[in-house]
Amino acid sequence: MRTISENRCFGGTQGVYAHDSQATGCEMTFGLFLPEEAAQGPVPVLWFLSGLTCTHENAMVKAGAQAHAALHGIALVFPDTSPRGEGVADDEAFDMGQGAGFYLDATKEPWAPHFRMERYVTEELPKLLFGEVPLAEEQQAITGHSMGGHGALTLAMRHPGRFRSVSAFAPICNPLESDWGQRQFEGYLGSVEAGRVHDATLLMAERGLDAPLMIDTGTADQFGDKLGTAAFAGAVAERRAEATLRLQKGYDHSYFFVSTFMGDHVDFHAEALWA
Ligand SMILES: N[C@@H](CCC(=O)N[C@@H](CS)C(=O)NCC(=O)O)C(=O)O
Repeated sequence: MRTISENRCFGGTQGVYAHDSQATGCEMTFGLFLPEEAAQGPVPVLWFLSGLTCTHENAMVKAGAQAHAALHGIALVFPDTSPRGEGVADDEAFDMGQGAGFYLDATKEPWAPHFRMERYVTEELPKLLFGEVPLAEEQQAITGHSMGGHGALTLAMRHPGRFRSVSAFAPICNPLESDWGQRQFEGYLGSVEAGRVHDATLLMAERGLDAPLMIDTGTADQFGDKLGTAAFAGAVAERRAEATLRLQKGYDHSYFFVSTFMGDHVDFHAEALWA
């Protein structure tokens, strides 16, 4: 793990680090905020998965999460959204290829050699961090924005018992029925059908989620027709699952929306992480 930068931030440290990843076969960069309590021993951790076009940096500098995490003594991890580099496959569209890993392990060429973001986020990066950084493995929570909200919801349901709480900002909830999903499942996995096991609405209907859940989506979200919010809400209601689903009047898809409700989300996770 190589240090790219470290800045003092709300009494703790906001770092950026890089490492060689076996999962993705390239160098990966991530952001890590450690609150000052980490100097005394392991602290709980909230994973933040970002959306289309993002690197590790967007949420780190625009979501305003550090102030809230510092108040609760919680660490934040900001992984990148895909493998990157000259030797890594890409697509001209912003919603496919680099910057658009969709938190799954691709099985089809040309994506399969590098696009293994589920393995990276759920196996390799946790192993690295829990081995080298004072983070409490038993106190993990996950959140994310848009494609990262899809990641938070699906990874939590695909890895039951790992996260004590789950939240999302404007998540892609039903990619099987969306432009943000169909083309990607076809490309990365070979068919839209193969994406069934990565669709939050279907996972909620078939498996459910074993943790408290909170979702915020804006009523003025410019990508609202791609998110599948209603389908997911239906699956939650059908299952009678524990969830807080909020539609925030007038908010769009941007980080102005994310940062507005970040405090609520970190408070929500802190309650579960410190229970
Ligand atoms: N570039 C795309 C939009 C992509 C987009 O809105 N990405 C969101 C996540 S889905 C984001 O977080 N963008 C980076 C940022 O706002 O910093 C477009 O113009 O249609």
